[in-house]
Amino acid sequence: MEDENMAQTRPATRSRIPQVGGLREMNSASANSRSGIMPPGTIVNKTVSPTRPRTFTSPEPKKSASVSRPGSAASRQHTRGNSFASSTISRSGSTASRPATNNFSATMGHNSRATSAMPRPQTSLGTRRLGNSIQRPATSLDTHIEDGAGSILGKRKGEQHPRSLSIFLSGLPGSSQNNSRIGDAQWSQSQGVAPVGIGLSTASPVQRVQPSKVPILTPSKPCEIAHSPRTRSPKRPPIPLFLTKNSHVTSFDHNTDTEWNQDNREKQMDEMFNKIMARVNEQGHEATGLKDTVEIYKSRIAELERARDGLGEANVNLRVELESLKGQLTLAEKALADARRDQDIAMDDVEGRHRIEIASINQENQKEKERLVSRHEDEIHNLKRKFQGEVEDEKAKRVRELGNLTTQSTMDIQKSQLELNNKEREIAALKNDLDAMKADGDRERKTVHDLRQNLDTASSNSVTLESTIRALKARIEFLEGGREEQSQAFERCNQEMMDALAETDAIKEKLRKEETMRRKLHNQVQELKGNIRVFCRVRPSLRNEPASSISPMQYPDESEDAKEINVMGPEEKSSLGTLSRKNNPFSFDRVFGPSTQNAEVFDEISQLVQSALDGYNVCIFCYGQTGSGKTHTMSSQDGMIPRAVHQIYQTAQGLEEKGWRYTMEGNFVEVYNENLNDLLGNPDELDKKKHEIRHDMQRGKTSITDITTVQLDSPEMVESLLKNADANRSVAATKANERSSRSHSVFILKLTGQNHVTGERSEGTLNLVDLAGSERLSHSGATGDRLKETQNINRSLSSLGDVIAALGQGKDGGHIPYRNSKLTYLLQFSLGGNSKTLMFVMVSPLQAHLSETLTSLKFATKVHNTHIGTAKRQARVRDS
Ligand SMILES: Nc1ncnc2c1ncn2[C@@H]1O[C@H](COP(=O)(O)OP(=O)(O)OP(=O)(O)O)[C@@H](O)[C@H]1O
Repeated sequence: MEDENMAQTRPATRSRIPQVGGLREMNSASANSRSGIMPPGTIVNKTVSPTRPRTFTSPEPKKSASVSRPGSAASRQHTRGNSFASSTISRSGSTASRPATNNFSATMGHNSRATSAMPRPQTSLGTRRLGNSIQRPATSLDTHIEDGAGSILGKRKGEQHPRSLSIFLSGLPGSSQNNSRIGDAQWSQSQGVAPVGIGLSTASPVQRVQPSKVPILTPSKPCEIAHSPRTRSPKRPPIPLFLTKNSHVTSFDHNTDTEWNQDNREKQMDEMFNKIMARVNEQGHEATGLKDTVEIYKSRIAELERARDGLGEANVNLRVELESLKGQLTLAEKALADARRDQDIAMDDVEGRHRIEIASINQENQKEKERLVSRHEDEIHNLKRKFQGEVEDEKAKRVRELGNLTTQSTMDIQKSQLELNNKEREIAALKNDLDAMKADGDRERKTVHDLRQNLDTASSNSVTLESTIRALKARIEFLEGGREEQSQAFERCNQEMMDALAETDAIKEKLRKEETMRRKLHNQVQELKGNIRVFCRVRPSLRNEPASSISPMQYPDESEDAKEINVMGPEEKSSLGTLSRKNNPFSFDRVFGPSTQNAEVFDEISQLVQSALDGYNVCIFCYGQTGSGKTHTMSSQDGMIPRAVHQIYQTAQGLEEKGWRYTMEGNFVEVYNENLNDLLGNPDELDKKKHEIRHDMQRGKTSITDITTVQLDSPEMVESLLKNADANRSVAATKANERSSRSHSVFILKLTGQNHVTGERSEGTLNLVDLAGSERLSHSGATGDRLKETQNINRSLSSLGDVIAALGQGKDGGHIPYRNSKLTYLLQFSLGGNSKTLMFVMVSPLQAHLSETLTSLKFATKVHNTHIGTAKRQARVRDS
């Protein structure tokens, strides 16, 4: 900021400088001085002199010529250009080439130096200051003496001049060097050159110490003025030769050698003395001139000082003005800042007001909105309440009307029904009457016809007619009496019929009660028989099985309870030679011999099927080795499954008159390799589709995901269902028999009954399971799929045994390992306390199977010895 002000004020300052007449004149004088020729009369003329006093009045003597310049008044302006030294040097360099003004201007630059008038006085003054210091008059002679001709000549400076000794020896004015210098002054005076040129040409002590820098530090034109007369040295008197110790004098002659001639030497000394005196006089004159010059310079200095003071005052004024302007500027800036601040504050106020207004508007809007919303909500609420009331009223009205209508219609229906019944009865009675009347009429018509014939006959026989008429009259009287009797008989029959109906209803009610009692008693009987029962069935030998291959079996109580079997081992010869067989007696709930048919077997299990209808979970499974007759017993055409379904249908139909309606749903699944397959589904999905078993623990129900459920509406459907399952199994295995031997099939029949009279409901499940062959399969020889099948079969059968054993322990809340196999998990709710279980242990009569037969019978005995807790019926009594 200050620099800018300074830059702005500088031209003004400079503009004042040229107004000073002295400075303007000084420029021209400097310019002229560079030409080496001072105009005549310049010493007395003030136009020349102003350049020097400035140097003499410099308040800051400088160490060197180049540095001393900033001490001058004029140079202070240039110090701001930061190139003063360089400008000085460049000007020094330009001294010889003369176009100093242009070079200097170029060096300083246009801005730093507006006009070329200013630097010239500075340069001249600066240069002169070096050479014309205040001591200058006193040292001028010494300088000449010390420097001798060498320093003045420049080129010979520093040389070991042969004449230097004479200078030291002389040490007096009037030496040749002094003479030459005096000669220069005289020449200058004669040429009208100002003495200042002489003064300026004298080298300063510094120049003498560093002679090599003299041409650079003192390049001013005045020096050239001083030297220029030297170039015209022919006018200068010759320098006398002196005898020195270095003079080579080879011979000595008083007559010829003038140096040793005393007279000559005195003469010469006189001449020299005279010359010196002349020079002294001249110097005195010169000193007088110099004093005048000094006076002139002093006056000039005073003038310049005044000018400087004026400039200083102007500068001060300008500074004051500048300061005031700065103050004004500061004030203006401050005012501007205040104005901006005020404006900002005003803007903030306006914005704040706007914000407040917007906020208040928003609040008002919000309040208005809330008010409108609440009003609308109230209106809606009122409308809702109003409409709701109207709707409720309308609803109640309609309900009342509907109730009335319903009551009316019910009454009308009942009335109509009664009327209809009465009418029907009347019609029936009338029909009967009509039929009787018709019969009577027919008879009467026939009688009349006969009578007419008789009358015709009697008319011919008039005697007999009267008697006939009397007979007829008697007959008519008799018939009229029979009609009344008939009417009375009809009424009696009707009464009897009504009595019979009432009796029938009473009997039906009694039957229902008896049915409920029967169920209860039936269940008690089943419980007494045990919730898990074991039946043993021995299949007959087949045609292709020779008698020798049959293992003998005995049935000791076949004619009584039929619970025992004695499996006899192979013939063994004792040490005495007697043949004997080992007895393996087993006892079960029932033993069926080889001659037993499926119908007889079913008679025994039909009670369990009835239990399923009564709402119990029933599980009947066949256990035994391959070929022992499991499938024959369970799934053959007259096997347990079709028979059970037939019985259920028959029983369900019989129960209908007792108020029961049953629905039956069937699933048929296969557990193969611990995977569930849907035997009623798509056969291509066997072993591929995954089915999950889900248990409803609260209801004790089991379901399977993505399973095909068939509604069994007729007993005939079971046959096709079994065929489909068998066909699907055939697709899944190259040999269906092999597949059935290595998988468990489970037929699940869900029975749901509803008694619309008593409101009872029952949900029972009948599971008919055909297990895989129980023969002990060796793991050693099996590989691949066969090994996997073997492992899974063994695991599942073993799990079944474990579950039954765990159930037999009867611990409440004890762990039952249902999850150990898919089969036991699937049958979780059909094995245990809430179910009735029947196990068929199937026995092959073949001796070859004896070992497996004994194993199966031992396993069955374990199961038989297991007691499972009381079953619970899945029935509900009507709530209302
Ligand atoms: N009580 C029986 N009366 C007549 N034949 C029977 C009897 N029991 C089984 N059979 C016959 O014995 C053969 C084998 O019976 P079945 O296929 O039922 O045995 P399985 O134990 O089911 O064999 P797998 O475990 O291989 O299925 C069949 O031909 C079957 O007809």
